[in-house]
Amino acid sequence: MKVNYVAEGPADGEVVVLSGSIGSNLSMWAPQVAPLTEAGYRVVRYDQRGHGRTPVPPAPCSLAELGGDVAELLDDLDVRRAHVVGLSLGGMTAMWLGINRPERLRSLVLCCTSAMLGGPETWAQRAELARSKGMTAVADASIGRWFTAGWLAANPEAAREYHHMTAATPAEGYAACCAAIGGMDLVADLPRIAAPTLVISGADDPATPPEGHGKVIADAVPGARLAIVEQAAHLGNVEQPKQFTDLIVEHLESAR
Ligand SMILES: O=C(O)CC1=CCC(=O)O1
Repeated sequence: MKVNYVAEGPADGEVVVLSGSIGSNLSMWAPQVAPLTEAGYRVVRYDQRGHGRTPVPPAPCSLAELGGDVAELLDDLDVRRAHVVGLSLGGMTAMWLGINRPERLRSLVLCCTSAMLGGPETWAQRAELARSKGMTAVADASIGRWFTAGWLAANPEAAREYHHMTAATPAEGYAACCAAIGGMDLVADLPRIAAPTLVISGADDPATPPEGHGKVIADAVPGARLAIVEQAAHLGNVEQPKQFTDLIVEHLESAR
């Protein structure tokens, strides 16, 4: 599927693809754009299937389809190899690429993500919530996983914007991506990832806590490093933008 994307930064810079979480759109990466483009990278952020301005797929989708969308985007941009930075569902998409399309990668940064998250029943229930109660109900539940209580209290306007981001996501688009997460189990394939890999976890992330998720990935991917960022819940790149961005830039530079 052709995804909606925005490309910024020097046309001759190494390409960094930013792949987002379920219930988000490409604006979730706003804190990273200026630092990455100023560091000389061509930043390509996109909306996952059924999110933002990317069309809603006709049926539940798979991680292979989400990963295939990135490969197709790289083809369309005439980019052979890119750094891929993904958060949550975006990190799962990035791992799929690392396992199945290694020739397209320069490096991986896997933020607040998991190689196996809950299983089919959990995500079928989430899809059912989206369909039966609507996306405002999904946003009401997600916002407390995305950000710590302290950040929400200190940033009420931004909190409303992120709540709106999820509430405005089409229910069928969200449900389609729930199926991709429910059908995912990448654990056994992690040792096949050869790209230089940085894993970043939020110390306060209730959705993908470092212990059962980021650490599992970093332990299994050859040569991977784990960084745990304090005072960050699930959307750690927003809650602790400087720490996340500094870690990302440092990793991209080390992979040059
Ligand atoms: O449950 C959430 O909202 C957190 C999450 C899990 C996968 C993802 O992309 O976001």
